[in-house]
Amino acid sequence: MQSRHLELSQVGIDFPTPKGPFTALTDVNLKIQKGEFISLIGHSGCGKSTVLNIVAGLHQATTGGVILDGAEVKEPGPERAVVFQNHSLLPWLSCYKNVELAVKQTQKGKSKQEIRDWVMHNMELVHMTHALDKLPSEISGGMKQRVGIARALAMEPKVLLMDEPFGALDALTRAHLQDSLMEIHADLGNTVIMITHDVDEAVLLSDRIVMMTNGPAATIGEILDVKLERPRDRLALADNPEYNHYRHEVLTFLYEKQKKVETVSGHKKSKQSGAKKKSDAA
Ligand SMILES: Nc1ncnc2c1ncn2[C@@H]1O[C@H](COP(=O)(O)OP(=O)(O)OP(=O)(O)O)[C@@H](O)[C@H]1O
Repeated sequence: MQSRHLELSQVGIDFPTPKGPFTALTDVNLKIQKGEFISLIGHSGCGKSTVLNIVAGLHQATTGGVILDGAEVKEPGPERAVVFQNHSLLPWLSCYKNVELAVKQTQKGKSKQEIRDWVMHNMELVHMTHALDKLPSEISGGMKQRVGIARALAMEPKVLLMDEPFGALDALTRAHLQDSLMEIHADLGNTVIMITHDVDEAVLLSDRIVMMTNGPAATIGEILDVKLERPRDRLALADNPEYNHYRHEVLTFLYEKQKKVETVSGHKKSKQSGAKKKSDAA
């Protein structure tokens, strides 16, 4: 197994707060191979975004660190593109111009024609060439996410970091985008780290699911290898016992092993998960 592409070693972070330092993460260790698709899952507030932000270079770890292809991550860089839940397109620029700007900023040697071709190629990947001249306000939420993904891909990042990229979308749009993402990942082979609250999404898309313990001082609890063959078809998988086994493993981790613990008046109190179907979302 290659182990030197992306490595998080002993990552921990303390945030300063008025009541003193708050330890959000401790001892997070993870080795990711080139081209792997990793999902991060865990209860709300456990520290998933903090892990992603440390890999993005937006937060500095208090202990340990992140190495990407032999270089320590110290700040944001174009080799680690981030896609957030709510698109962050510039509202005054057309879809085309939003992607073009990222290309111009990150790939300075390209001629005008090369820039145009590259923008078009990435818009084609996400099936958005029909809306090149539209402003973000003129397209749907799913389309905005597609353009956000095109913009991230156009930077040719080594690592694509996605923080609940489909969290704000309806189920059908979400399914379409998951399928697009699987196709793009198969074509390009980028390393992907994606945060999700959706157990089905994690199993469908991932090579490995990294399950985090509850905070404070959250860390990696378990890692599940998802060995389902690719390409994956959501309909065929619905009745696949292996798929349901993986799903069950994640649900067991979240709702049995990591029952949400709340502090009430200073006393820790275990919250029962219940058998609701909504429990499939962490
Ligand atoms: N800048 C900060 N200062 C203080 N505490 C912070 C800061 N950023 C995050 N935290 C705390 O760190 C913990 C982890 O937060 P984080 O946003 O990473 O969780 P998460 O798992 O991504 O949550 P969610 O699933 O709800 O988005 C939380 O308790 C949060 O309140």
